[in-house]
Amino acid sequence: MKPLIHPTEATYDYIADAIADKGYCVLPQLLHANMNNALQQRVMNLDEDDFKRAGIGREQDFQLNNTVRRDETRWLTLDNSIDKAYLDQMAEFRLAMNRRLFMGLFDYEAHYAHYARGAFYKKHVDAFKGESNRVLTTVLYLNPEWQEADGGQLFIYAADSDTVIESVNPNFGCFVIFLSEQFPHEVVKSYRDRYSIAGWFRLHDPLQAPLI
Ligand SMILES: O=C(O)CCC(=O)C(=O)O
Ligand SMILES: [Fe+2]
Repeated sequence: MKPLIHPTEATYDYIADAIADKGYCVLPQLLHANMNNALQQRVMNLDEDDFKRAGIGREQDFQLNNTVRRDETRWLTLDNSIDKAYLDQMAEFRLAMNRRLFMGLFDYEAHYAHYARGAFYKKHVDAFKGESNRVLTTVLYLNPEWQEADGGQLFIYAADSDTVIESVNPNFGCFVIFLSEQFPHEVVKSYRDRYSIAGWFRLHDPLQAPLI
């Protein structure tokens, strides 16, 4: 089946079925073109200073490690109207998945990522069983006219193996979703500036301070 232009109920059905069946889904397009364009303008207009070199591990454990990843990131926040439009869209997505899959997804965090020429992110998982509340990873790509030779593909590996089951070009508007604990993945070296939004749906963390 070839879905979609903008997430309809049928689109959410298709995604939920794919997640239930195989644990991931690659969609050539998900959002309305206007939204993709606005997000692309926004990420291109961010200053180099707005981005931070991404680290490994969470929060305080922010050791930079050139051998593992070379991307730069910036969190989306509700006080920017374009960020908010995307976060609102993902809030709808979250509820749509909860209704279909009973996943109990509680919230969503997302950052813009810039991979400069030569940047990569070696094979990793986004969440370790029992150690993180990240359950579902999303990536939206914002690169018009990407060519195979530009590199920067996302490789998704079969769980616990070196077999690449999916190679995704970071084409404009393409959206990828996968179970965070299950799929090791990698961004191969990019030969062009590469822009995306990576995000994570999370379970409620009872150790986190309550929102008052
Ligand atoms: O940009 C991508 O294709 C994946 C990024 C990623 O794996 C991450 O940020 O954890
Ligand atoms: Fe990742």
